[in-house]
Amino acid sequence: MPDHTHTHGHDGRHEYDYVVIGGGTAGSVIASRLTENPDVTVALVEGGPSDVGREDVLTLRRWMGLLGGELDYDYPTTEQPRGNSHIRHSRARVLGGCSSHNTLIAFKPLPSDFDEWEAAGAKGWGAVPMEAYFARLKNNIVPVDERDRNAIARDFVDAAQTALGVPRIEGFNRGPFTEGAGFFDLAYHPEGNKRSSASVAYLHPVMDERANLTLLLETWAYRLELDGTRAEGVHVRTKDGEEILLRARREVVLCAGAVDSPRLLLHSGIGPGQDLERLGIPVVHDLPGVGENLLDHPESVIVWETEGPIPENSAMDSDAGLFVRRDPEGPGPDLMFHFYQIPFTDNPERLGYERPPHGVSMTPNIPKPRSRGRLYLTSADPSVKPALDFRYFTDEDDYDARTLVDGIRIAREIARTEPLAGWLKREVCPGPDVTGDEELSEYARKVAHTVYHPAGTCRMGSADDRLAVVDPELRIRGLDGIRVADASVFPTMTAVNPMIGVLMVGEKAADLIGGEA
Ligand SMILES: Cc1cc2nc3c(=O)[nH]c(=O)nc-3n(C[C@H](O)[C@H](O)[C@H](O)COP(=O)(O)OP(=O)(O)OC[C@H]3O[C@@H](n4cnc5c(N)ncnc54)[C@H](O)[C@@H]3O)c2cc1C
Repeated sequence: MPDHTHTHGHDGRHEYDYVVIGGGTAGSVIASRLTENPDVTVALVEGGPSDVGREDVLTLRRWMGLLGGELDYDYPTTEQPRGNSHIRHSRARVLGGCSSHNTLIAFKPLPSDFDEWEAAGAKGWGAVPMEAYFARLKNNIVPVDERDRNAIARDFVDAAQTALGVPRIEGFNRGPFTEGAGFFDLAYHPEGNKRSSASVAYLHPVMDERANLTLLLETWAYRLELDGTRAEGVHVRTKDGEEILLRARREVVLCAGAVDSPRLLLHSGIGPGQDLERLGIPVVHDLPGVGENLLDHPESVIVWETEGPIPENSAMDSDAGLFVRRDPEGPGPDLMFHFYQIPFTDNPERLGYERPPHGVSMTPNIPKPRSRGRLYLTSADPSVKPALDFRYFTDEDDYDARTLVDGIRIAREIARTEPLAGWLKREVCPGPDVTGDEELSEYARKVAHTVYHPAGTCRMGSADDRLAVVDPELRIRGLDGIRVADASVFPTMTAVNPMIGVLMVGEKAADLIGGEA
């Protein structure tokens, strides 16, 4: 691979047309698309190393081995009085970002998700215009391959269908759905179980060839450079500790994800003025919404011991799932389950439960959670991790907690139904004696985990929305020459897993930027 890391402008300055901060899920798409035009130069700043040749990253089924390791920023949450304070938010530090260590479950957001964005002020982001961006995606999105379909996961799908009367879905992206059970679509190459991440699909084919694309790996962006209201570039620290200013002739595109995009803005003096002043950070632009609207998909877990070991084959150990619509008037599903072919007891163990030698789990989650959290700084030192207060289970009507209680009850119905029932020896946690609403809620919240979907912290919205951070063209309100494009711009949470939505944000951002240029 040629060394891309020391390309300077012809006058010796580090100057490019575009500086993209974060070579993750959205950033990979944008850098790749912008450099299709050979006259455009792009610097892509990525905090982590390349994923090229790294089997630990590129092999999908090894995803769990990456959690908490050297490629994980591993963000803690603040104390969660109503939930689980021990959750660690994994965020990838490697080219491709979270698409290089996630499970690559691939759902086009539902029409109701995009229409909700449009209604929330994201003009032009409705389901109909967004369709074109799904069609453009370069990732290999395919249903879980036959060889990876584990017998117990097949039986889960059958049992869910029988117990609940929901349809079986073969190809969740073929059309909109409100309920159904089936194997997921994944962004992977079944042959060899290889990822089709944002970096594999968008950067690997071009990164050695495009002279106009400069990759700065293991390079950390710590402060934006502004001249008045115009973003001029970004200050970065390279792997060797060198501090340089990368200048953007046209635009800075911030793609550091739902945690690190607001974090960088706050450290650059862009955010709620009073908070910044309190920390001694000079306020450059008072923008109260930065870090607000922290969204996630919380989930709980119910675990069974199986009669014996289950077959080995799988794409990534959570290949099938279920969507339920409890509210028949609702626009889409309001309860989702992943089915794990492993006993996922990490959180229950803290309450004294034991991990069975072999088992399975169902993880009910809340597609449209109502609790809203907040990300904020606790120090002016850019190396201190920001505080993530998800305020899990704090919504007024207790909708979020009730959803998980419903989830546990529905999971038990499925477990009682053949052909799944015959596999299961006993319910390990919460255990068959835990049946009342209060007890179930307490259990569900204390073992709650995250589906790892933080979003919304630089939300897109209309001009009269005080807490909107970017406009529908993704430009930071009140500034020039800078956009945000990643999961942080989601106005609301998608009912489905968000990665494809993030890739589509990347495609649309490239379109908006290219169109303007
Ligand atoms: C374990 C796990 C499993 C998941 N499973 C799924 C799934 O199956 N399906 C699904 O739809 N979604 C899944 N998700 C969520 C999905 O992966 C994310 O929502 C999505 O990838 C986020 O994309 P992004 O572009 O916003 O951020 P990221 O992909 O996180 O990209 C941000 C990039 O910016 C870099 N960066 C950050 N700050 C700086 C800085 N200051 N300087 C330089 N570089 C910086 C990071 O290194 C990273 O590469 C999962 C997430 C995790 C963590």
